[in-house]
Amino acid sequence: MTMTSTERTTPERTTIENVLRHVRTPDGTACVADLGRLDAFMVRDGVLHVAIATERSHAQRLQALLPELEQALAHAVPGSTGASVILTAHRATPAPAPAPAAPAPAGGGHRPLNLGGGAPKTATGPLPAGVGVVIAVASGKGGVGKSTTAVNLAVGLGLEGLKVGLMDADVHGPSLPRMMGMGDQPEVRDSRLIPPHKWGISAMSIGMLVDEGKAMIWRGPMVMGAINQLLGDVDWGALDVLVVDMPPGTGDAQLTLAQKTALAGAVIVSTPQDIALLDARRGIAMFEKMNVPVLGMVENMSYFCCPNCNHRTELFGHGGARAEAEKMGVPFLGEIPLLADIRASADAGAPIVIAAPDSAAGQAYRALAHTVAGALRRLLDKKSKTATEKR
Ligand SMILES: Nc1ncnc2c1ncn2[C@@H]1O[C@H](COP(=O)(O)OP(=O)(O)OP(=O)(O)O)[C@@H](O)[C@H]1O
Repeated sequence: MTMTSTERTTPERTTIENVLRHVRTPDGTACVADLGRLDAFMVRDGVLHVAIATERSHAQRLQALLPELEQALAHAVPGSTGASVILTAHRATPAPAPAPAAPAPAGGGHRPLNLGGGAPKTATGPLPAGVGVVIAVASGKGGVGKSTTAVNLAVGLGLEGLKVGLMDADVHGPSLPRMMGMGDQPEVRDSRLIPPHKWGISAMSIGMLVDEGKAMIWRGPMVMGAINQLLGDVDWGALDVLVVDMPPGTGDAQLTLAQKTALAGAVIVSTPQDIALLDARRGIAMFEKMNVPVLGMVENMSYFCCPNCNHRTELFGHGGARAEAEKMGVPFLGEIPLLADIRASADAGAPIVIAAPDSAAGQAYRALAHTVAGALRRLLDKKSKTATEKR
């Protein structure tokens, strides 16, 4: 696999940029290079993946050129026999930022990560217009049930009476379309994506925009381009809360995303095993270093209840997350059982809070949503009081 970023000039970059200069609009007045800039590229499994950064005003014209561009790029660099191009549209002007905890850096630039102590350590970045607060659902490691929790929590918050959006930032494994049963492409209005509505909430995932397999292999700048697009180009409308399903882990993508989204809080999901808890601890430390309050920890796959005899088995041990939460001084938000119905309903596209609200699992997620809704209402109240005082 070859990969390059914006800064480095390589023979491949020069070749690709030449192709961008040759593919032109039907009226011949502009070429791709006039309308956008090569952001990143990589070759994997014989496919050249290219990200082009553009202004939103040019996105539609560029979109129309993509088939021709992909054809022209197919054999452009050694090892490629096909090409796939995505556009990462940037805002012409920064979005209005309704009072994040600290002002965004001048010029809307990238605030350097500050994790080593010293000066300001606050999650900043523009809050999507109309959104009250943004919270993250995160886990230190993959496969612990973070997305399942994010989906059931978001729909549960909707059932609590809040206006909710759910953004799937798990670019490498976007599972939201499947778990929410959403196959539709989002509507585009005035060059902005309108998130589809289902189960009482608005939801948006990179999985609705590109083939799931393609997103899985993106790295670095392409991932950030996709996330920027989800943050900047989606018209969420008026929301009390936007729940972000974070990518698993505590690497650069997570840090940058946490920093870009002006997070008001984070819910950490873990299974009870020591190894998952160790990663969860890293996740908590990451948010704390950025002054993002940890709303609490959820223990998923906490215990198994036999559907036939009701016998309870603690497959992975039990209570580890509660003990860890106590040790780290963060609230413990609840236990979710390991149940085949949770997976089955997620696979069928109807979260268990909808499919079986009165089941043990449905009740566990409703209790979680109730607790988080309480914390969010307090945050929203505080925010509106501060806004009133400022007037
Ligand atoms: N409590 C549960 N009981 C039974 N199955 C569960 C439970 N929680 C999650 N699962 C199942 O485990 C699998 C992984 O869950 P999920 O995709 O939510 O994890 P994740 O942490 O988001 O994973 P990734 O890091 O890969 O995105 C899915 O098939 C899901 O249906």
